[in-house]
Amino acid sequence: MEDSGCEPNLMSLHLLKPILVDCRPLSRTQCLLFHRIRASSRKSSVHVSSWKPSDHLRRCCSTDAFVVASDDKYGNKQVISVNPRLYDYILGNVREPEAILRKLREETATMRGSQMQVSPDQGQLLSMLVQILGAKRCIEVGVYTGYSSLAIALVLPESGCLVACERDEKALEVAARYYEQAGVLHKVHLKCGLAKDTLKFLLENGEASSFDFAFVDAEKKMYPEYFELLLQLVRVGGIIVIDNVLWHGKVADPLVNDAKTASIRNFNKALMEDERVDISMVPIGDGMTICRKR
Ligand SMILES: C[S@@+](CC[C@H](N)C(=O)[O-])C[C@H]1O[C@@H](n2cnc3c(N)ncnc32)[C@H](O)[C@@H]1O
Repeated sequence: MEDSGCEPNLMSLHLLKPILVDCRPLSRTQCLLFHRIRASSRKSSVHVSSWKPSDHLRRCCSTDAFVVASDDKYGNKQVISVNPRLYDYILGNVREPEAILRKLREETATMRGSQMQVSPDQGQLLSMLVQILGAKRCIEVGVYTGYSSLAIALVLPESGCLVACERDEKALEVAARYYEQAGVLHKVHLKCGLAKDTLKFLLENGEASSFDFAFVDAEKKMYPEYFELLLQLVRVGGIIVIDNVLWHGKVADPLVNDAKTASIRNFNKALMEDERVDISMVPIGDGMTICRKR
């Protein structure tokens, strides 16, 4: 068997699969094994583009979907988790219609922090939401090199605008180059600086309730503040999408209590109880919650 960082984890998960599919309570030893596998799989994060399973693994994991729940508690609905092979399939079914998006994704992949950009399936969902809403005025908090903002700008009408908030000047230079190449620079209002200041400025400028759509993908501890400001900026019926709400799965792990995980967990709980919005948490990428202002 080839020595690949991810194989032992997948192999071990495969061994645990019959136990988990049955949804029988795990013994203490099985629980410990499960937590150990999860912890080590976090360390050896699997990058789909570079993931090459050996023939042995192909045979072992020939069932793509890993059923994590199918008992009464879930209405006997079979719920699956995504493994690299299935994710490959999902990506194979993503339309990334504009060659420019792929080009930006590939250039960014060579840069520091490239894991921060949204995945193509997330980009497609954002574009879809903007189109369904018929959005004309959008805000993005956390642009980086511009993948998600480009996906949004490309589907905005010619008269539409996207206020793009980012504090990293160098990353914004890359984004601006791609907006220009894609012919959407005129739609994007670049705001280099702290996002909170930009959002406050928009409110002071009388732009409350004037935006249709917002996407939040920046400093996690600031999520509650971004959300409060955006809720004032977005109109009734408008949408705010929040990224990284599953935080690599850590939010659901009682053994993880670091500050970032705790803040996202608290934010998710607050959203759950927030009657000003309808919500839908979607397990795509690192998890996105779609909020619709009531
Ligand atoms: C996860 S990345 C955004 C990825 C982007 N949505 C994409 O698809 O490529 C987060 C970005 O937020 C920026 N950021 C973090 N805190 C910020 C703040 N307080 N104000 C403005 N930008 C911030 C970081 O510089 C970083 O580029």
